[in-house]
Amino acid sequence: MQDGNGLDHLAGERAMAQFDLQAMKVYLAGGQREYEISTKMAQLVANDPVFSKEDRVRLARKDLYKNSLRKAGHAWKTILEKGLSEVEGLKLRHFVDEPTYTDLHWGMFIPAIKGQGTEEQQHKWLPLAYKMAIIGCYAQTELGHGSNVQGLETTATFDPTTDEFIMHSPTVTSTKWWPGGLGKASTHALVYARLITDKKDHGIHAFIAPIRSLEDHTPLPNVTVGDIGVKFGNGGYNTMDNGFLRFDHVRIPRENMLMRLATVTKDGKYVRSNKPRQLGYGAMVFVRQGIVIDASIYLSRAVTIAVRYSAVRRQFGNKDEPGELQVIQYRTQQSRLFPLLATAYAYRAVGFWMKSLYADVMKRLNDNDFSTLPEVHACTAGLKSITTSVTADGIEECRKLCGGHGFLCASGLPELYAAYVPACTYEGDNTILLLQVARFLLKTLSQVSKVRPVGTAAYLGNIKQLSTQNCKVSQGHDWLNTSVLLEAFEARSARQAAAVALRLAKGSGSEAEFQENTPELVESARAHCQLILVSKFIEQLQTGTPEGIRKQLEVLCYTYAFSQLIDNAGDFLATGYVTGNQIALAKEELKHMFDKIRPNAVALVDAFDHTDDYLGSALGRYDGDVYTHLYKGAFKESLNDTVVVDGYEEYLKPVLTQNLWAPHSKL
Ligand SMILES: CCCCCCCCCC/C=C\CCCC(=O)SCCNC(=O)CCNC(=O)[C@H](O)C(C)(C)COP(=O)(O)OP(=O)(O)OC[C@H]1O[C@@H](n2cnc3c(N)ncnc32)[C@H](O)[C@@H]1OP(=O)(O)O
Ligand SMILES: Cc1cc2nc3c(=O)[nH]c(=O)nc-3n(C[C@H](O)[C@H](O)[C@H](O)COP(=O)(O)OP(=O)(O)OC[C@H]3O[C@@H](n4cnc5c(N)ncnc54)[C@H](O)[C@@H]3O)c2cc1C
Repeated sequence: MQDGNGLDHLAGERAMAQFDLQAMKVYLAGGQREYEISTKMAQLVANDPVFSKEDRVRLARKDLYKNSLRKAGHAWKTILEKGLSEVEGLKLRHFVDEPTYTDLHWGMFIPAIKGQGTEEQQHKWLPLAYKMAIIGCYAQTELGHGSNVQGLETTATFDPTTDEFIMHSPTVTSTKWWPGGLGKASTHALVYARLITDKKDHGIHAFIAPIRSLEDHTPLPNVTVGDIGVKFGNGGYNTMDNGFLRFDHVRIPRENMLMRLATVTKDGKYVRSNKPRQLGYGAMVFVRQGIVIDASIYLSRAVTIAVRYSAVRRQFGNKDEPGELQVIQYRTQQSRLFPLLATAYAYRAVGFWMKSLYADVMKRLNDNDFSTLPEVHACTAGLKSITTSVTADGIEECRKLCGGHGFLCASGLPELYAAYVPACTYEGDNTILLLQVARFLLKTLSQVSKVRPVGTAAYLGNIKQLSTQNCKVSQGHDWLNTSVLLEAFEARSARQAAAVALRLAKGSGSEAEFQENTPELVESARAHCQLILVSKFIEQLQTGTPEGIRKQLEVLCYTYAFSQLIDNAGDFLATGYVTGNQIALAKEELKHMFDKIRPNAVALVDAFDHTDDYLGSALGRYDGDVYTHLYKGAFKESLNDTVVVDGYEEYLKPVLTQNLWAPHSKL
């Protein structure tokens, strides 16, 4: 989408492209229909002044939040007035590009009711939620516990005499703390609390608790609720009202406990269904799978800015070429930037696969087939962890790749980072999630002689072969073979998992020993996830990629795989599967890939199809007219509202005019 002012400083770059740009745009959007919806919704948002992002980083919190409420309300009105479909509505909110209460309402409150509510409960609550007659949030985390869900302290005690639950926050640490949308917007909270019947604690269950009046939005009696305070960065995640919540013996009807997985009868009997209790974590799995595509989108925004700017920016020169060199010509710039470009493509491909994995497990769950749940949990947890960590670091790297100007909010990168970095923590701390993957790997290995592993763990079935055979690469081009690459990632992951499993098996089985080995367990989980990412990127390429883009995708796929191999060379070498020389050969191949990316780099980021409005970056503008817009932008700075700064009379003038003798001055 070209929406610049007609001048195209990057036209020369675009003329070099060697692939079908339009086909790539459609591929990245996930298909022709998705592409058309995306284009339409992006333009709708860009052309509506209510959605303007201008000045967001300069607004005080109260104004920022009010403006965010205004945008969310306007988005909902637009969806209704234009009769947009659910997919179109989702896209529209995506392009509004501001974390807000509706993310949690649609992304967690509704999915949790769908996953954990009985049909009757769904009929009661979903119509209200769909028309936004109620606004819901997901209130799980407390001041004292986030990762350890079993450690939550809020109680829901059943009172058979009134057929009600009494919701209570017994300690300071039991205060719900962090839920998005809770602070100021929500009328209802999906509260995770310990279910107690007849003095017996049945563990954590989900309850729908009304928290604010539907008449005047005031907190209901005995409910204490508010916003937890300003968060990291300007703008960023501060548009969200992450909240606190305390109950003082608040009564809710028995039917407000979500009862698909367990019921409490009128006379107070607790009855568990035969479904696994982990289905209670379903809303988290849903969001974790979606986070992979989201990571690709965030990373692609940072990479678009850094690639376009690197093609515009010139520094130094050399005696072989006239003028100064574009910084994108420097190998060091390429070696930091192009792997991130390839990563954004990899995450897109893997994100598409995650969607199909999720759809498959949902279908199975409906048929009461829970067999793939552990693998899906490991996959969603692990890929959420890796992709968010890499993306957060990648955005920061792109900021550095833009030199000094990257540090200006006008680059769009500081705000992008501030909005994204909490993804490493929310929906599961990234280390905690990798430890879940490690537990899955240990369990799979312990059963490998009896149960053949399937899906993403299938390679562990070949553990013997993978542990004995070594890499056969003897020349650089031997690496240009996806089977060779896959085997390297499989062998490294299998060997790392087997090594730590063996060490644990030789020990006493104590918790202390397990703790001692957690760094290695996390490394082995990371290796497993990197294998999934590489293998699924390859698999996606091999299934019906259009001719006009296949070659470029192959180059990106090799770039991604080689950079992963080289960045983790220590692990590959330590397992003994590859030699130092083989790593050196991969490094040379990676440089060849950079040469292939270079003429296509700008077109490859154009293919993400981010509008200037969505990017919000003077450095990443489509037309490359960076300097004019940086300069113009400075005049919007509030300090420049007056030529002589406010404060001059009180604070600057006295300094300049007192003419006091400075005793320490040597002048
Ligand atoms: C299109 C989609 C949109 C997406 C777009 C993104 C936009 C998102 C916008 C929203 C933005 C922010 C939202 C943020 C919301 C939140 O943060 S909500 C709170 C999230 N909190 C967490 O993630 C807490 C992390 N902790 C846990 O998940 C668990 O407590 C933990 C797994 C660490 C441990 O659980 P325990 O119950 O204590 O379990 P264990 O005893 O360790 O394990 C028991 C077995 O259960 C298996 N397990 C665990 N989790 C799951 C699961 N989710 N599914 C299936 N199975 C699970 C575990 O592996 C054990 O199995 P085993 O017995 O070993 O076989
Ligand atoms: C922006 C944002 C939005 C959020 N939105 C919501 C929401 O809508 N609803 C909601 O319920 N929650 C929400 N949360 C809370 C979030 O889900 C939790 O903060 C997250 O799950 C991490 O838990 P914690 O804060 O308890 O971290 P902790 O577990 O206290 O982590 C602190 C450190 O300890 C380490 N650690 C902890 N346990 C172990 C262990 N066993 N082994 C090794 N290391 C360990 C962690 O790796 C981490 O380094 C949000 C959080 C943020 C930042």
